[in-house]
Amino acid sequence: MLKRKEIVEFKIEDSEFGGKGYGYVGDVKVTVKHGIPGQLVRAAIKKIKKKQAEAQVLEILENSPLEDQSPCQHFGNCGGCFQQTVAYEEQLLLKEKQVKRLFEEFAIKNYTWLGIEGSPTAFDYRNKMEFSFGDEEKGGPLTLGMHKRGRHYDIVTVDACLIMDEDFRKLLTTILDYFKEKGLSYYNTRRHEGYLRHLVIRKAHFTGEILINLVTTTQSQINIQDLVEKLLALELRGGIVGFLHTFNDNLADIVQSDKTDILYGRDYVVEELLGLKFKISAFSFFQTNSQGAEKLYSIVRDFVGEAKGQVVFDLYCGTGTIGQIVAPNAEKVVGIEIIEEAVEAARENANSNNLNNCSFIAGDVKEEVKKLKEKPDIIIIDPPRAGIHPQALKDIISFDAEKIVYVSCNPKTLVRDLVELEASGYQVDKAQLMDMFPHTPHVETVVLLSRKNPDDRIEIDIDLDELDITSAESKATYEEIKDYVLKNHSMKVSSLYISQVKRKLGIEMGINYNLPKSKDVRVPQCPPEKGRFITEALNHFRMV
Ligand SMILES: C[S@@+](CC[C@H](N)C(=O)[O-])C[C@H]1O[C@@H](n2cnc3c(N)ncnc32)[C@H](O)[C@@H]1O
Repeated sequence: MLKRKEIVEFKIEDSEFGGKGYGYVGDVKVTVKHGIPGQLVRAAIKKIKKKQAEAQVLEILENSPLEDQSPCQHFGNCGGCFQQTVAYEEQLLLKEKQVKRLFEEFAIKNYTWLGIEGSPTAFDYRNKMEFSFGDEEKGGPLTLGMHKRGRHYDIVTVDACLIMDEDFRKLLTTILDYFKEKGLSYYNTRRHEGYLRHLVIRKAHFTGEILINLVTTTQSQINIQDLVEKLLALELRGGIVGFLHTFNDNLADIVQSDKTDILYGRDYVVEELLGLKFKISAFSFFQTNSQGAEKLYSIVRDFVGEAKGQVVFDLYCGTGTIGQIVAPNAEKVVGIEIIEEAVEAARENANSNNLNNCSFIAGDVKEEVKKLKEKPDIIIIDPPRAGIHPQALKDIISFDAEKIVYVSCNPKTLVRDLVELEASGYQVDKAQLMDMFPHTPHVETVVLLSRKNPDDRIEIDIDLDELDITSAESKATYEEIKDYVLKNHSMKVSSLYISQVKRKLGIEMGINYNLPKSKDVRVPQCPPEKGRFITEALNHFRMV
């Protein structure tokens, strides 16, 4: 039996979405934070529970056959990218396999899988970078860049980073040199002392407009107008349209503003996508890969299809990009977004794009969606990584829209929500991946769902007391599955839920003895988490 802190050597057999790699030591599945299939690693066990362990890689003993030299000089030191050693085509295959497997684990079936689209460019693709000030080792010179791999408090200067374009590199170097010369201190996140916090650069790829936002505390007061002049004098491919100075005295190590001064120009850039213009302010969400965004939004527009005379909801709409891209084909678009600044930009964008059939609501989807009186024909949903709030999902389902297009940056929460949607009368028609983030473990997934034909739906209400769970199925098997889930996940599951999962997986086809005796009762549906554990148990018993 493995023990905590034990050093093990094993081969990474495969990887999961998010970049986790796993392999086996005896019959224990050992997972590491980042792993490429084929690598031989030496790792220290951090946690172990039953037959599952987590470990930290100490050394890569042998590279994977998928790997080659990384073209970036910061690779391995910088925590930003983790699979630059893998050829881009192979990265795409890995991502596709990881997401496809999640769909299978959650028993999403009978849909068309359209594969993965790559980013138009694998390098120079980022239109926004958020750098931190710090040092690479205690007491070392000032650095400006990304967190060092595996060391949150150390910052690596990434002046040759290849996923951002040349202008970012020039600006970073000039700004770092300026503050080194001034001898200014960085903000120490443990002691809460110091001045320089972050540098955020946005460059609209298609218009070349650049916005720079320097984030500091108020612990020094220096005039940085000469820095602005220095930057304006640089020869860049694009053009600086604004320089902002944001003050942030909050303890949390994230970019936020107590106050923002405009030291030069304006506080936004304009990007052009698919023939429309979008104003992007300093703190609004915007896809970080503009060329990739054109491809992503084209997929969404395709999935939406013909929308003449139809009402479209664009939920979690950011600056209203998706809604406006489908608006010319629709009767009306209603967007909801929590960041007010983004909503204002969405309204302005719609105006300047001459779209008078779009309206935008500022607020939480969970609160706002239930206030909407109108019935949508099509709902587009593009939530943050956490997915859709369960209450919001219920309200979205209750609109009974004909079509739902779900855009997700986190397939783990996506499949959770898809299970709920499928249990509530929708079917997954097709799914496509779009890689917006080469060399990182992330990927976007677009899914088209349509309302099931009423003939395909069986609506029964059920009272738990009425359940006859003395099924004709093998009781031992049901009991074993229950025991497995209880032991491994401390959760009780019912025979009804096990039966539902087995049916979804196509391993229980006959009469359902777990149905209620009464025909007028609603059947409780297996919650996604329990569904996952039951599927795991079925896998464990080799029933799938
Ligand atoms: C993945 S982004 C999508 C933005 C937009 N669809 C786009 O492509 O640019 C998610 C957006 O949801 C917003 N958001 C996060 N939580 C929200 C909530 N509870 N209600 C409404 N909007 C929310 C974020 O501010 C962000 O703009």
